[in-house]
This record gives sequence, C-alpha cells and structure tokens, in this order.
Amino acid sequence: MPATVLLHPLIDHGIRKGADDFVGGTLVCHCLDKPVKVEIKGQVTHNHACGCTQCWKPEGAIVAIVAVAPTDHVSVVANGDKLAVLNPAATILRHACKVCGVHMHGPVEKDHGFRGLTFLHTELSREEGWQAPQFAAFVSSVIEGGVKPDRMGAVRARIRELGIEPYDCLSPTLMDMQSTFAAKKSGVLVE
Ligand SMILES: N[C@@H](CCC(=O)N[C@@H](CS)C(=O)NCC(=O)O)C(=O)O
Ligand SMILES: [Zn+2]
Ligand SMILES: [Zn+2]
Repeated sequence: MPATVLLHPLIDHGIRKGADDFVGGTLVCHCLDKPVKVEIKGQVTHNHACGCTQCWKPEGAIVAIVAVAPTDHVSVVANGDKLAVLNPAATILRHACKVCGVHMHGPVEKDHGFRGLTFLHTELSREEGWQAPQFAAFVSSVIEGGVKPDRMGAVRARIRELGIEPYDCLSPTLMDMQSTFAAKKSGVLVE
C-alpha cells in the first residue's frame, strides 16, 4: 500500500476554518533568544499551500502555507535587525531570520500585479482564526523539492481530499490579477 501523503502539519489532519471576526496577530520566528516578531493587522487573504522551492516550510513539509496581507497592515515589531532579504531580485522580497531561517514577511515592491501585498506564513502566530488555506499552488514544483514524479497522483488526490483544488501555478483569481495588470500596462486593456 502506498504511504500516506503528508503535506504540511497545519493541514494534514484536515483544514480548520478561519474566523470571520478575526482581528490579526503576531508572527514569531523560531529563535528562543530574541525572536523576530511581525504584527499583522486584520485577516489575511488568498491563504494557500505552495509547492514551490522558494517559500519557507517547516522541516519535513512538502508544501508551504502562505497568505497575503496589504503591506501597510504588516509591521516588524521586534528584533528586525535579524532579518535579511534572501533574493533582492525576486518578486517576493522574502525577509528571513538570519539565525533560524524562518521567512517572516515577503513584500512585493516592484511594478507587478501583487505590488502592495506582503506574503506571510500564519502558522508562525499563536492566534487562531486566520483564513483557512483556499487552494494549492505550484503543486508540480514539489518534484523540484524532492517528491518523486510518480507520487504526483497521490499528492493531488490528497489535496482534493482535503477540500481544496491543486493548481500548477496560482489560483485563477491570482493569475487573472497578474494578467489584468500586464494587459493594462501594455495598453491592451483600457479601463
Ligand atoms: N518551480 C519553481 C517555482 C518558483 C515560483 O515561481 N514560485 C512562485 C510561488 S511563491 C512565485 O510567485 N515566486 C515569485 C518569487 O519567488 O518571488 C520553484 O519551485 O522554485
Ligand atoms: Zn529566528
Ligand atoms: Zn511559493
């Protein structure tokens, strides 16, 4: 019998619903000494599982859980001197703790459909009520992270069993956002 597919500890036992009246919380890195803290005002949106190799995931997980919030709702409130941008050329400027490696916030600052949004991992907070993951993105990319190609049927089946849809890029809504931005920029789409 094939082994059970474990995706990420936050969803492996089922996806928990978020709370409609959720007011936000504080993300804390894994350092015991002087942890980096990032405060998020209000709820996140587009929370999802991401199979890409760039997003931070806990040890053993094959997908990350990542959401977005407006960048002006996100503030580093403690030990920000421990943060460094992993790849300044990337769309998502992933600020990671230099000591424990956890990615604390990833603003999009360049001219892009996601400009003004920050990517973040709600599992770093103790507060409960964050939006539940809504879909799985970049699922095929788990192969680049070490999953054998012949496991992909089982990986996608498990994602569907959890009640979310697997996509090999982003969700239709997020892909439409990017293409709308590009079409306006090129002049194809006039408002
Ligand atoms: N197949 C690549 C995909 C990387 C990728 O495109 N990641 C997506 C989802 S997070 C993205 O939007 N990346 C933009 C960025 O990393 O700045 C990998 O797994 O490394
Ligand atoms: Zn840390
Ligand atoms: Zn990703």
